[in-house]
Amino acid sequence: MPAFSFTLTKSSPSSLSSWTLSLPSFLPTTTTTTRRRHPKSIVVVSAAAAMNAKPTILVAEKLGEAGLQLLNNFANVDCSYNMTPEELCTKISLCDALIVRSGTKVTRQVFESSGGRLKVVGRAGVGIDNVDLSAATEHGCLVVNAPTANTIAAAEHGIALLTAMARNIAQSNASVKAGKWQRSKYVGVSLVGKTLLVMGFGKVGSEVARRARGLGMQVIAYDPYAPADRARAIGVELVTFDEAISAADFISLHLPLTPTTSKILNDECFSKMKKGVRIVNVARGGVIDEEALVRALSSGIVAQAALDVFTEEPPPEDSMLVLHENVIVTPHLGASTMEAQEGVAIEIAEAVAGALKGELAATAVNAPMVPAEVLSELAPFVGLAEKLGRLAVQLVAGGSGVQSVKITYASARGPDDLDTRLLRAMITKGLIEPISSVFVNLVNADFTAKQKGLKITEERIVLDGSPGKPLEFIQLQIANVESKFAGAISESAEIKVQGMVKEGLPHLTMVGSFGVDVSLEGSLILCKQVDRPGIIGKVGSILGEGNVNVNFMSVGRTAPQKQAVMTIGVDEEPDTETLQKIGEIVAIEEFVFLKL
Ligand SMILES: NC(=O)c1ccc[n+]([C@@H]2O[C@H](COP(=O)([O-])OP(=O)(O)OC[C@H]3O[C@@H](n4cnc5c(N)ncnc54)[C@H](O)[C@@H]3O)[C@@H](O)[C@H]2O)c1
Ligand SMILES: O=C(O)[C@H](O)COP(=O)(O)O
Repeated sequence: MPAFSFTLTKSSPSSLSSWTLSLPSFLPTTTTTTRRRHPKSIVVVSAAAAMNAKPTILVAEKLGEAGLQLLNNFANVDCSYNMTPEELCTKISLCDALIVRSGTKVTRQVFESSGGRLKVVGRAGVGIDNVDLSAATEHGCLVVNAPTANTIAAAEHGIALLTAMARNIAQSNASVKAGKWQRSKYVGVSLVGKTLLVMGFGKVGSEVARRARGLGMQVIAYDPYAPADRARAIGVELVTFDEAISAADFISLHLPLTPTTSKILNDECFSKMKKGVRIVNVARGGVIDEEALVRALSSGIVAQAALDVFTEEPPPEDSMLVLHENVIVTPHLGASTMEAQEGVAIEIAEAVAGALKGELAATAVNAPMVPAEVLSELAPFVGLAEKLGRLAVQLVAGGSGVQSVKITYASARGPDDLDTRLLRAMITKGLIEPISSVFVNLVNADFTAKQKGLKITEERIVLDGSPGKPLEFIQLQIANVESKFAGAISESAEIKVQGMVKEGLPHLTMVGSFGVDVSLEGSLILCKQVDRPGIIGKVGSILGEGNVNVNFMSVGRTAPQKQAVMTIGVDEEPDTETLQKIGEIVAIEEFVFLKL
């Protein structure tokens, strides 16, 4: 039986949401496959492991001693720091694994140069934006990271920048060393009693919040996906975006860089802030529009900024932002403590060694491998599963926090006859990826869900009839949340969406208690309305005037002349004015725009 795998590749480099399923035949001649009965997966192991030879691991950036020791026990370790891209491409053909931090770009060329030998890339840290994941997947190379070991270091660095900025430590230190004694120039501001906004209340954000509470600050957080009880437990109030940015004296950024968070602090946002706000960024440079920040600093809206990360690293020598006198900077040092680097080194060494031995890696970030027969049967349902997850999470109201998701699979097959791991993984991917920097796949889905406090339960409905096709429909229910679209709430008070595959394409067939029928492509507008003639036409004309191409519409109602949910598939994102006009139609009670 030949080995097959599936790859999830981004169809557009700028969008995390556009993954496509493909069936590559990339297994190189040096690869062997092993089949395990439980779990039913095919795992690619390195040629070296297959021949019982020691693998070679190239460590391209400084790694903690404990991690190196672990690797040395198992492999030939080549520590070559500061290689040029050309040197890396030359060496890589002799290596089974590569370990990097954020300073090495693992490009498509690296994978191409490896000649199929490179089987694992280990990122000793969280962010994997320096690794070309699509190329890794296409070349059958697993990418693993170390997502937890540097959380505290990053939080401590955030607090260090916050306090140093408030008391002008960097500027006054430079001034004294230059022989000056400028006591009145460097009067600072106090932190106690001030409002700190934590944007992104995840691992790092919540540790920053905890520490800021200890400094006597009022802490508010903006993170539509964070559970309110976790915030409450450390005395943090979750607020809306507009409330957040208008109330803050200080802002600390802890968001992943995603299409939604890219340049989230921009001119419009700065204009709504309190004059004299102070900003700390230890997340990713790209979450701030850096040119807009320079303007906000010059106009005095932003009094000071403390930055560890930049859109381009290192930033240009003449960067107006770096040179601004009210800006203090560090060279991406968030994770750089002795302790964090030891922790990260151990975490990544264990992950890389495990992966080279063919074990399923809990922190894998790219494509898993599944048997051909499972894949070919489930392939059409994979897209449905991800899109239902993506749709459901966007229906959750800010501040609710998703904790409990129930998946129901309706099938004529017996429970043992349907492997749902891939579907569950894709639903988890859909639920988590729009709100996080984590890449979810078959390998890391359960681990990621657990880490995020997301409890996913699965239920089977066994239908009468022919077990020819694996599934009739998939239903998702998110419990204990409010929805930004009340029509999505079912009789049992949960957000409910249901879909099925029709003619090979994923379709949405139910929202809340309303039956609908739309193909899950492009983006969707859901409108809840009093069912009366003429509304479809009105909405259609407004979208037409707004240059938005409608590719389908469907109306599901409870009874004629009662309430209905209209589903409109659109090719473009309508502008605010167009959406406002839809909201102004009297019969429309509520509506929501969702990106698939
Ligand atoms: N400077 C450094 O050296 C350093 C070190 C560690 C982490 N980081 C960076 O810090 C960031 C956070 O890391 P983490 O480990 O806490 O990640 P995390 O996934 O635990 O937390 C991210 C949080 O952001 C929230 N979020 C996602 N999209 C959002 C949106 N549009 N609006 C508001 N909130 C949103 C998520 O719900 C999540 O709670 C990442 O960008 C990471 O790469 C930098
Ligand atoms: O994503 C991360 O883990 C941090 O940004 C740290 O990056 P580094 O490993 O290059 O310090």
